[in-house]
Amino acid sequence: MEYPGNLFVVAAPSGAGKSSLVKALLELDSKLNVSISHTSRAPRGQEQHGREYWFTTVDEFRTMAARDEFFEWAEVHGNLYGTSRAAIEARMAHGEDVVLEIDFQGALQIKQLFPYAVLIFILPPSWEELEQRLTRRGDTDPAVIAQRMSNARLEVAQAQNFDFVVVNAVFDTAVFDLKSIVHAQRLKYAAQRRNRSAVFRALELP
Ligand SMILES: Nc1nc2c(ncn2[C@@H]2O[C@H](COP(=O)(O)OP(=O)(O)O)[C@@H](O)[C@H]2O)c(=O)[nH]1
Ligand SMILES: Nc1ncnc2c1ncn2[C@@H]1O[C@H](COP(=O)(O)OP(=O)(O)O)[C@@H](O)[C@H]1O
Repeated sequence: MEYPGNLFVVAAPSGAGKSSLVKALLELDSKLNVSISHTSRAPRGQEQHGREYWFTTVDEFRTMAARDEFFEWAEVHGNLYGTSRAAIEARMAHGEDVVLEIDFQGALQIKQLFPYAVLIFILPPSWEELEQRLTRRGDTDPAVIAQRMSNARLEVAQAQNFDFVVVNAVFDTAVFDLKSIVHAQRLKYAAQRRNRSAVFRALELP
């Protein structure tokens, strides 16, 4: 499948800083749109239906999956998560740039469907720092942290299947790295289409 516009997929082990980085990237780049996923997990804290996620029951999720309403879906940490066609298809058809913040299983499914998608994997600077970030964020139940740390080892092994790896040590440096990848991809896309005005738009030149 091919649409005009760029598709970026960001994955990371839980606690590496993916949500914070994507949020910062979106604030810097008004041309990027983030996809809102569906999930069967319960809302946490201040989360709102339609803002962080579309919250569904397991049955609703499975019905959508059976109707082929997802581009990809996966089970992560015991819950179901998916990118619905409705969430991104219209935007992609209009040539907008879309970011998916999903797990590695979903990222690999997206690469199969859209080979031009740019897959970015966020790494924490160390295992110790990952554990500290998970603890600081308030996932205080040691069993939950232990489960996420053991999943993290499996997830990090998938980094080799991604196009880029960004290490989130100093936050602003990692945001800059992400911004550079987005910028470079826009230039590459414009150059491939031999479209001078698209190159200028990507460079933000008059
Ligand atoms: N495959 C897939 N994974 C998703 C989707 N949405 C979120 N995820 C992933 O599900 C995992 C759990 O997300 P979440 O419940 O928000 O917990 P957090 O990672 O601790 O913030 C993360 O790895 C997300 O990237 C989706 O639509 N598809
Ligand atoms: N570069 C960084 N240095 C220190 N703390 C960070 C950094 N990036 C993110 N954090 C913190 O780590 C925690 C996990 O970040 P979050 O964005 O929720 O991760 P994820 O979405 O990958 O699960 C949050 O408390 C966040 O403020």
